Amino acid sequence: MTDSVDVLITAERIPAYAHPGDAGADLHASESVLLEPGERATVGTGVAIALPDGFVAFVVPRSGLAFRHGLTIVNAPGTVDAGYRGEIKVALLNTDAREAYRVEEGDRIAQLVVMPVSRARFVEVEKLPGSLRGEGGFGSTGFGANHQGAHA
Ligand SMILES: O=c1ccn([C@H]2C[C@H](O)[C@@H](COP(=O)(O)OP(=O)(O)OP(=O)(O)O)O2)c(=O)[nH]1
Ligand SMILES: [Mg+2]
Repeated sequence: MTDSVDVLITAERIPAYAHPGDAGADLHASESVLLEPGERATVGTGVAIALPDGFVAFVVPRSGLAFRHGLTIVNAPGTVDAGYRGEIKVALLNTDAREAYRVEEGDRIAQLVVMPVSRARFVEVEKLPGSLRGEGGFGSTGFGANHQGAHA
């Protein structure tokens, strides 16, 4: 790892990176919750942080829980603002149509990715500068192996 940033924290369990080089530090559930098929619940982590100005933390799903159990985060990526001092919570959603999923206290339910972030100065203009993409979006380049756009 090249860079690190100090993040002040109060926590029942301090989030930890599983390996050197990992982008996400795992967040643990501070409570047990049963999620029925299709149900969502906001789950506590017992973690509160003070990010330095110019940083953001994203609460993102763990892929193992997603692949194996269909467990995701409704608002992924959840945005933790630098000024937020409350408990970080995870809005879990059980997307599985048949199986309930039980979160036990202490389980690693999500991961926290800390990143530098720019604040935009929104500069209002009459007309935006042109670009190759222009207004094309929402599948404008097609979905097959070949590029189907106007600039192919
Ligand atoms: O997954 C999340 C997302 C957000 N938050 C906390 C930190 C964040 O700083 C605050 C507000 O989040 P956001 O701005 O996404 O929600 P909002 O609906 O816009 O609320 P607000 O009006 O308080 O900004 O809630 C979490 O604990 N977990
Ligand atoms: Mg907000």
